[in-house]
Amino acid sequence: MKHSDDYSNEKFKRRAISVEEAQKRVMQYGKPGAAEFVLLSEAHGRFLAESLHAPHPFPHFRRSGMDGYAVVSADTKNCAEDEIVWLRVVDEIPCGQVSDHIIASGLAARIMTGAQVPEGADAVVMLEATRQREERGDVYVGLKKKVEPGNNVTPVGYELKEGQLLLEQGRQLGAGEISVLASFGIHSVPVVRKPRVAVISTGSELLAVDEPLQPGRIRNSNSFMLAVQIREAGGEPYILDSVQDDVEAARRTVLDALSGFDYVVTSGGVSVGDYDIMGDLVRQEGVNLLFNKITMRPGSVTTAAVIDEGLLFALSGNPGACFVGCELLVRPVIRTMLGAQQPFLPRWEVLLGADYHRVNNFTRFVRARTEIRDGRIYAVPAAVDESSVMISIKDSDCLIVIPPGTGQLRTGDKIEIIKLEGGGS
Ligand SMILES: Nc1nc2c(c(=O)[nH]1)N[C@H]1C(S)=C(S)[C@@H](COP(=O)(O)OP(=O)(O)OC[C@H]3O[C@@H](n4cnc5c(N)ncnc54)[C@H](O)[C@@H]3O)O[C@H]1N2
Ligand code: MOO
Ligand SMILES: [Mg+2]
Repeated sequence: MKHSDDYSNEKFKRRAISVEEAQKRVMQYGKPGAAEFVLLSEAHGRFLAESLHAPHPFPHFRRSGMDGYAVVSADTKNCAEDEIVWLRVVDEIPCGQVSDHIIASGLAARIMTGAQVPEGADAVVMLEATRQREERGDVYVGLKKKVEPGNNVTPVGYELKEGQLLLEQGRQLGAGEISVLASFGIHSVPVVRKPRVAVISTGSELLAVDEPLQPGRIRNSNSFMLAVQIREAGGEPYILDSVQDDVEAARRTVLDALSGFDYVVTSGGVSVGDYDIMGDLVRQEGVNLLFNKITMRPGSVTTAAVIDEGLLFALSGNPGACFVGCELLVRPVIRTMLGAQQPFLPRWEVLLGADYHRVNNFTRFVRARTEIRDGRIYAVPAAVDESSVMISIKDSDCLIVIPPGTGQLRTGDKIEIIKLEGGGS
């Protein structure tokens, strides 16, 4: 095989930019997505497309907080252990029913938790604090303790007044938000359409996951890993067939995908090897290369380009670098398109859980696991975290950010982590 190893050519000369600059460049393409309506039962995890306001107060009636008796609190002002006040019980109010009695002085209504407190009553006394007696067909309730106005009565609008902000645009819908929507009868929910993201692995060595091993070949794990990361970010991943290390075949597949999906994410072939076809592809005519080198490890060769107005993320094939590239670059673009209030993963200041010696001239994102020791959060770096290592990704719930030029770090040193969101156990 003949090589023209001119290391001064474009393939080898790459201008490295910072992670922040790379994020800025790709996020320009995270245009807000269109809205669509989904059923409440399908809304979990989606992002709200518009702010919603309370169509009515909540609760919308005065609600009993106890099983007991609705009373006029003033009637109880002289109550004492040896001074039982007896009130005549005029109604029994189960949940969901409204009494047509007005509770005047001297009267009470038996009432259940969650039922509407009848007019005239301004307090509820719990069942356990009362005694009952019957006299000539009438039922009386006896009270020994003074109650204050409002006791065990939840006022109208206690949780939310009519017109108050329920949920703001860009909010991701979890259990609490879904409960709010249900309570206010919002059964068809305006959410942002999920970005559709094509995932394409490149590499002639790749086997499908159901193929038996062959010498020198490996199964394609990146496509499946990326699909999960994209789904966790809020996107809809589509795993397309892997492509061989053939630049024309890759170009056709990528162009086709760019026309049918919001974003295309590839893995592999971005370094300087003879078969690193994605590196070649983004140097072709008509491609607006956003960057092909970032001052970070892993993933220094992470590349992004715009082709026919479509955004291509060409991530490194090394699983560790592929993972980090997706979290740091693909995720915030997906989240921006979803209108998320915070497109970036949270950064925490924590303590280092073990000595760390590796020094680098690029920012290093070290896979790590958080744990609590004596009430403080530590991040313990993975024992093996080379870019080529796949196995420790599953054991990590954060990335320790080590700025360039940092010397030896010791257990207990203050460090910054990026908290990852997904994960298994
Ligand atoms: N001479 C140099 N060699 C390398 C450099 C360099 O600067 N100069 N950079 C190294 C770094 S850093 C990285 S990271 C890798 C980047 O590699 P590529 O993005 O070109 O990826 P590939 O060559 O296609 O594959 C690398 C590695 O990953 C495995 N792989 C690829 N796809 C998958 C997949 N879908 N699932 C699982 N594993 C996958 C592949 O088999 C290779 O082992 O380059 C270094 N070299
Ligand atoms: O791009 Mo490589 O992952 O820096 O090690
Ligand atoms: Mg390569």
